[in-house]
Order: sequence, then C-alpha cells, then structure tokens
Amino acid sequence: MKPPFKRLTLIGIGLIGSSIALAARRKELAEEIVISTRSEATLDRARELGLGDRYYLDAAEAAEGADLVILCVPVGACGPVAKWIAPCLAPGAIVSDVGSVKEAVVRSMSPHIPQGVHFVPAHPIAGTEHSGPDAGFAELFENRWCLITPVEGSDADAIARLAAFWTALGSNVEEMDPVRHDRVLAITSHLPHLIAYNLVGTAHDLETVTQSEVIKFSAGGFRDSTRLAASDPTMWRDVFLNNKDAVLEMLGRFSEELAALQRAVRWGDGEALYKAFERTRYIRRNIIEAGQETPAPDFGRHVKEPGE
Ligand SMILES: NC(=O)c1ccc[n+]([C@@H]2O[C@H](COP(=O)([O-])OP(=O)(O)OC[C@H]3O[C@@H](n4cnc5c(N)ncnc54)[C@H](O)[C@@H]3O)[C@@H](O)[C@H]2O)c1
Ligand SMILES: O=C(O)C(=O)C[C@]1(C(=O)O)C=C[C@@H](O)C=C1
Repeated sequence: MKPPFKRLTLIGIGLIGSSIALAARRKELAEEIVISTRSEATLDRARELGLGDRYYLDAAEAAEGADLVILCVPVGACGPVAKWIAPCLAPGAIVSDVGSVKEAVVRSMSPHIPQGVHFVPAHPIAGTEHSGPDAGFAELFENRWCLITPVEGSDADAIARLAAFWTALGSNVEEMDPVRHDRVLAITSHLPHLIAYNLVGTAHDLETVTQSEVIKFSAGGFRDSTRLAASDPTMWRDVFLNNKDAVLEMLGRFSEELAALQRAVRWGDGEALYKAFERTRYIRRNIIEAGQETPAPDFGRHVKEPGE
C-alpha cells in the first residue's frame, strides 16, 4: 500500500524526532523522510544512524515540498522555527509539533502559519530521561497517549490524517483543548519532574553538608527520582518557562497537601497518614488496571486491601 505521506520532514532529531523517524520508517508512513537540526554534529549523527533520506542544516530547505512537517525541538524554539520555515511550506501541508506544552506553542507558532497550510499541534505522552538522536527507538509511542490539540479553524481532514499517523505509530489518540492539556500535564508530568529535580538536588546538598552517604545508599524511591531528574535541562527549562501559570497553580495545591502531611507527621497522626497513603495506592492500581502503566514486578508481597 502507498504510504499516507510523500515527504515527512522532522525538524529536531533528538529522542522524539529520532523515534518518529524510526517508527515512521518501520510502519512505512512516508515515501521519504527529511531531517533537519541546527547542529552539524547532531545532523551527522542522524546520517550515521540512517534516520532519514535527506539531511539539512537549513530547516526551511528541509520543509520544502513536505506534506507533513513535525517540529521536534524544545518548546521555546517552536515559534522561531515556524517563522523560519513558513516561506517554504507547501500549500495543503500539515505542520505539527510534539511539544510538552500546548497553549504557548500554539500562540508562538500560529502567527507564522501561512494561509492554506494546516496547523495541528500534538503531544505524544511518551518519553524517557535520555535525549539526542541515539536515544530514539521505534517502539516509544506504542500503547501511549498522543494528545492532539486543534486550534481554531483547524482543518478536520488534516486532524484526521495526523491522528491516523499517530495511531499507526501505535499511540492512542485523543483530542484536547490546549489550555486543558497544559493544566492536566502540569500535575501529571511537569510537577513530578520539578519535584524530582528538587529532591535530587536537595539530597546532594545534604550530602555535602553532612558528609553522609545519602546518595551512595539511596533506596528505590530516590533512585526512581534520579531517573526523572536526569531529563534534558533545555527541554524542561522551556516547559517551566512556557507553562508557568498552570505549574504555579498545581504547585500551590501540592504545597497545601504537603503541609497537611507534614502536620500529620509532626503530630503522629497515623490515621491521617494511613488514609492518605491508602487512597494513593488505589489510584496507582486503577492506573495499572486501565493499562496505562507497566506494573512493577510482583515480588510476591502481600498487598493489603483498604481496611484490611
Ligand atoms: N523527552 C520527552 O520525554 C518528551 C516527551 C514528549 C514530548 N517531548 C517534547 O519533544 C520536544 C523534543 O524533545 P526531545 O526529548 O526529543 O529533545 P532532545 O534534546 O532529545 O532533542 C531536541 C532536538 O532539537 C534540536 N534543537 C534544539 N534547539 C533547537 C533550535 N533552536 N532550532 C532547531 N533545532 C533545535 C536539537 O539539536 C535536537 O536535535 C520538546 O518540545 C519536548 O517538550 C519530549
Ligand atoms: O517517562 C519519562 O521519562 C517522561 O518523563 C515522559 C514524559 C512524562 O512526564 O510522562 C515527559 C514529558 C513529556 O512531555 C511526555 C512524557
């Protein structure tokens, strides 16, 4: 069968760009894959890895004649890149992105999208702590969500074509309003990363102050946080600069709940602590039952039911 796109251009070839390239190739979603990134070393590496068919430092040249262009750059770079490629976009082309923040990306890209070109923003909720072209793998998007956040006047056919693209990559696709997207992701993704960065930084400070072995003997929970805290600093700087209001709102709520737990610990309120932890265990179980998460290995431990 003929691939649904003639020319797929990926601008930015880090974890997400390279994963799209590998998956699109495997699923035969484009006749040709064109790659652009701003650094010569990264472009050379993408070539060595055979991620595309043609390679350009100039994003505008790469976008020429493409029927699908996906920006896979940090969210702060989306506006400038859209402005750069705008004069070369073919009429009827779909322009999308993969940014972790949507309202700011829509605001920064929209003014540059020429008449007759379809802008359909998207966000695959799939990633790792690794970055760069070597980090990509074709299975990254399998059984993960991809949220499409159409803008006013988004063309229904373009939305359907992009949704079919992400479905073919293995994702479950849903549409969401960009503002709602940013509030949801602020609590489910952005805050966990901020907390992990803070936890790991604090533990490290503590170690230098007390000469203790905090990090050397770190237990599972802390190790899990160090994985998130190893995530790309540029990407996450841009997320927090561009989703400020939603993150601050969720951080406010989080701090209030943390203060309640702090009070329970201070006053030895076992009942309050037990209730809080019982509730969250149930939330985790529901997430696993809904098939959204790989369950942790079962080491045969008995898990108590609430009230048991
Ligand atoms: N890493 C994740 O877990 C994850 C998940 C979903 C979405 N995202 C989003 O995907 C996008 C890319 O993230 P990633 O993890 O692939 O990052 P990455 O650091 O692995 O790759 C970023 C790529 O963009 C290029 N780049 C950076 N600044 C640029 C600029 N100004 N102009 C042109 N190219 C530029 C880099 O050279 C690199 O090729 C981000 O918007 C991020 O929010 C990331
Ligand atoms: O699993 C991870 O390492 C991730 O951080 C992936 C994760 C997330 O928070 O779920 C990170 C940012 C993205 O925008 C989407 C996915």
